[in-house]
Amino acid sequence: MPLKSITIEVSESRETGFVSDVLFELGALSVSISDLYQGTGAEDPIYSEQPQGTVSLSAARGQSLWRNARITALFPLCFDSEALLMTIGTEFGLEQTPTMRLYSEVFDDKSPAEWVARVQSSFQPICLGELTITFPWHPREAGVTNVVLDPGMTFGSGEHATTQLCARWVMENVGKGMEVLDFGTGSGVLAIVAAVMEDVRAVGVDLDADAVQVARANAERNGVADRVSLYENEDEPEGREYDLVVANIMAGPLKSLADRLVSRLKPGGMIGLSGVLVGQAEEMRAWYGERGIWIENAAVDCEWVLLVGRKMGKR
Ligand SMILES: C[S@@+](CC[C@H](N)C(=O)[O-])C[C@H]1O[C@@H](n2cnc3c(N)ncnc32)[C@H](O)[C@@H]1O
Repeated sequence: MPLKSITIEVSESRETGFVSDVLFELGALSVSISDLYQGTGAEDPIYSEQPQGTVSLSAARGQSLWRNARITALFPLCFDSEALLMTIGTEFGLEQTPTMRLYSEVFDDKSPAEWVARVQSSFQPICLGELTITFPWHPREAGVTNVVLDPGMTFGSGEHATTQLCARWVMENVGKGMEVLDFGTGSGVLAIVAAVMEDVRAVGVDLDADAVQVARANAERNGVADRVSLYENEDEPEGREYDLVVANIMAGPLKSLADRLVSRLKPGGMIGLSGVLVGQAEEMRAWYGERGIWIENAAVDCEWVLLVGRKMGKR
């Protein structure tokens, strides 16, 4: 089917989820979001979404993780670009949003499969020192451990700053025989990074059933399915304690999940909390402090923080 794309660039994180919802409601076949935060201008898609029934225009406000984003939506060629651009402009009150730029491009004879190939080709291997995250369509990198990920529709391609902060922390702190919990596992990336680095067992948990499926496929793809167990939230085994807990979820869920996460940590065990903005770090430190976690370190990448804490008490 011939397609046309509509691209919107925004520079305020609160806008991206809303823009994506509007595009689906207007009939977009797919929406991909690229993080432009690094200021490179390079096309770095983080994930693609497909329409999933009715979405609320207001529900996604404020939920985006990206600050400077390029959002590209594909529409059938027969859609009127002018009308679409006008509707999008009206939905956003574009006059009051000078941070947003709109343009449209027609892909004659481009099929959805070609679009997928185009998006995939823009993913680059992610080098994290001794470990590289690659994608199934890339050749393996020589001389390093390769984690091969197909993120599908989930978050966790490895491109986001928070994923990289967490992945590096996991790599530096995981040791032989450890047990790791990756809460909010998405593509399974952090659980898999743990399981391939050392002889460890990892558990990944996500509220999204699709993410759990994708993460299982990724664990198999990396030959660690026997050491990585994946569960939806309600199926997570209770009563287990871990040496290392990592949760890259965002501040709101991290607060509401705090008691659960802390209860999963062995005394003396370490927790890595990310998806936290610099401005939210102090509140998070206090929140977890009240629950017996001593925040002893923090790593920052752009506006994102990884807080590293230790559960008080002897091992
Ligand atoms: C930002 S992504 C992180 C994915 C991956 N761990 C990474 O670092 O790239 C957050 C993930 O947490 C999941 N999530 C959000 N809230 C959750 C909750 N309350 N319980 C479990 N998973 C949750 C989402 O479905 C999503 O897959």
